[in-house]
Amino acid sequence: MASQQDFLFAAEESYPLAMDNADVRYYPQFIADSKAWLPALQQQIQWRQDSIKVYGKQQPIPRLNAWYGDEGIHYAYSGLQLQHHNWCPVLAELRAMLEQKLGLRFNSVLANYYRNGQDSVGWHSDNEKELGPEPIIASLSFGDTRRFSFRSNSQPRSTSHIDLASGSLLLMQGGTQQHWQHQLAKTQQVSVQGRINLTFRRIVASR
Ligand SMILES: O=C(O)CCC(=O)C(=O)O
Ligand SMILES: [Fe+2]
Repeated sequence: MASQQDFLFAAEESYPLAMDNADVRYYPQFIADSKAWLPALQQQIQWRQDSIKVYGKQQPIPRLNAWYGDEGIHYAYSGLQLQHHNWCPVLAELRAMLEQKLGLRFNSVLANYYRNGQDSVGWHSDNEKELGPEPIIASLSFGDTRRFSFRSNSQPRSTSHIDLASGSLLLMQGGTQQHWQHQLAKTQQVSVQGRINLTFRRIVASR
């Protein structure tokens, strides 16, 4: 497993995305040898395919996911009451490294597994009230590069795109969730090993 030195973090190795009323920063090479983490992420995370009700009908969501959080933390996502798991070693290790490098605290993570180009996540904001008024979301990517898009709430034609590479960190904070939505669209590109994304979050209010 990777050690602390595997993090290549340095402030100058990141750059901000130019988006009004948002604070989005991209670190292309946050984790060295990132693909070496894939087997542990695939095996230790308790992946499942959830279903959500769309027009009164249960539909499987087009990706696998799993939610991990500290004791006593509750979280609902898109009306889905997520099943809670205790931290597995690989997620605990990545959280500790992130916290140390960023000087921030996270008490939960939503893990997403995009098995191929047909797996996706539609337009949404991570603006659940449990995350507070200005959520801080640290999003780590492993495996296939996939395109992540933003669109402005006030000007939906104002969009911003970024290809999230393996080993990258996308840090979203400030007004990002309040003023913008994001998605990961389907793609025709051939998937090599799938993509695992971890969105570390801080839940400030527990119901
Ligand atoms: O896969 C990604 O990069 C984003 C996932 C996402 O938006 C979420 O979990 O809320
Ligand atoms: Fe999201």
